[in-house]
Amino acid sequence: MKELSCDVAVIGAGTAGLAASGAAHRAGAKVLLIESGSSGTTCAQVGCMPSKLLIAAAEVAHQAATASIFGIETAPIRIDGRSVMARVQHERNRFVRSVLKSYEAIPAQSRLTGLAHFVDGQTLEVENEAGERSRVRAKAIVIATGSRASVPKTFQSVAARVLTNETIFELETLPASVAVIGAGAVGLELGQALHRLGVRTAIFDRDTDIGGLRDEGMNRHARSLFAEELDLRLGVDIQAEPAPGAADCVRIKWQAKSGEGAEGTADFSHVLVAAGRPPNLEALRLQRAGVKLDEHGVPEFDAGTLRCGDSRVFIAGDASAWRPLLHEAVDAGTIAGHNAARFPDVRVSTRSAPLAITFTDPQIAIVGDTSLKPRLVGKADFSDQGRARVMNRNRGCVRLYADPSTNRLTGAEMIGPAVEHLSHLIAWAVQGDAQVRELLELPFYHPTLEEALRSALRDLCAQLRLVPAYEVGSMEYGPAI
Ligand SMILES: Cc1cc2nc3c(=O)[nH]c(=O)nc-3n(C[C@H](O)[C@H](O)[C@H](O)COP(=O)(O)OP(=O)(O)OC[C@H]3O[C@@H](n4cnc5c(N)ncnc54)[C@H](O)[C@@H]3O)c2cc1C
Ligand SMILES: NC(=O)c1ccc[n+]([C@@H]2O[C@H](COP(=O)([O-])OP(=O)(O)OC[C@H]3O[C@@H](n4cnc5c(N)ncnc54)[C@H](O)[C@@H]3O)[C@@H](O)[C@H]2O)c1
Repeated sequence: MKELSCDVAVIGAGTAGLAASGAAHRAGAKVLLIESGSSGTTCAQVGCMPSKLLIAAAEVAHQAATASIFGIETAPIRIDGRSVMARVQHERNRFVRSVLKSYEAIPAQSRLTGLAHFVDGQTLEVENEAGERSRVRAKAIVIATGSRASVPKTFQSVAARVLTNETIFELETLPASVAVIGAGAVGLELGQALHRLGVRTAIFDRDTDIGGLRDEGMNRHARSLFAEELDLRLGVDIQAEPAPGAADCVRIKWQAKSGEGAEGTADFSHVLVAAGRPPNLEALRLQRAGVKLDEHGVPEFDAGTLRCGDSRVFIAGDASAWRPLLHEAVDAGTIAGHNAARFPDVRVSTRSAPLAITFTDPQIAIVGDTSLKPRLVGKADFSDQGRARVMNRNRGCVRLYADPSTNRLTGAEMIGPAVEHLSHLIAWAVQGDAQVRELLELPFYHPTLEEALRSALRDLCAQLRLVPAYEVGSMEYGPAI
């Protein structure tokens, strides 16, 4: 067995691992980055980028299909599934190549290929595909092993027809029909994109909340908006079996969990499982790492330092199951790598305001800590919002949350056109501890979607008696805002 030593060993060369390794290196540490697979990162290869590429194609198809609203007639739309997938893969491969380039720029002696597990809190064993083993002794270790799609046992009997985010983007053409399991971010984004690309699609979820929304009113609103377009089967128990007499089909049976109402059966060529992404921790043999595990087997850690208890182990990215998003993986990796390099001089970093966006149409965005109570809710609606109507995208609403004792903005939940942009403004305001009155005084251009934010701020300020109540239909700011 090869014996290696370093200051910081990083397990996983995904987004968090690359950030950790870079930060540790910049802090002067001798780093060893351990990767079991090809790297290329979940984001570039099977996550953010290919999903947004598929969504981009679906947006074009949708615009063409709805162009007649603007008096523009298009020839019947023909979607060429092979060309759609070819572009997704071509552009995705460019992103992957750029990631691999930065990975390969790391000196060879600072990289190790193989699957790592703990021997003790400072020692790892790494085995490559050829069965060669290395033992790595490190002053500190960063776990950055990411997450993977979980496929419930229900789908074992139809495994050959099951797709996940790891396989769907490899298809040569669009599937004929898809049962999407899960109405979280992955299921809603891909389910709507497939639907708009002409794939018969139904989206199933055992729960009735969708897209990560927490507020029941917002969930109701989102359900009714998406149900106008998509076949949504929420709050159901699902069974899957091979369709009788059709080897290449899956039969999905569903029944409302409440026992009342909807039940049904339908056949699909594929099942896309988007039922959550647990962290990749099993292979690590964490019981030897000297870290305390929570009830899900995830190491307990401090979000400001990324350190696991009082150990020499740090954790970052999806592996920690905390805010499993790209920008958080970068931040967490950077903090973990820096602290691992400085160990035991570990510093606390302030984490950014929570921000999550689901790239559906309308988009869903969640900002800040939406669980804080008591709170005031400032409301605005897109149905009669000027710019949204101009674009025929006047669906959805804004809910801004403020702390009535400080008059500060604490968060927001939104569903609406391009709320990816509004949500950034709100996240920056929440992180900057902004007062709602100050925000109302900032410039708002007309006609823009941002005017919906002003309406919600105005509503909050009126409730706080900082401005007079806003009269619906008033022309104070111009038409339809
Ligand atoms: C379909 C989809 C769409 C998404 N869209 C978005 C989006 O639009 N915006 C957004 O912010 N987030 C999005 N995400 C989430 C985002 O992709 C992840 O949060 C992010 O990629 C996680 O990065 P990571 O470094 O933690 O994990 P990864 O990039 O998965 O890296 C983990 C690495 O660890 C390696 N590894 C695992 N175990 C071991 C071991 N024992 N030994 C050695 N190596 C190991 C793996 O091979 C892998 O390379 C999406 C996710 C999916 C699935
Ligand atoms: N735009 C983005 O930023 C984006 C896009 C995709 C993914 N992501 C990240 O990836 C993470 C994982 O996404 P996800 O959508 O896979 O997970 P999720 O946890 O967000 O949603 C999974 C859904 O599946 C349902 N579910 C679980 N088991 C089920 C079963 N047996 N039958 C029916 N329904 C079941 C759950 O009720 C839940 O609604 C997200 O939390 C997010 O952080 C982000």
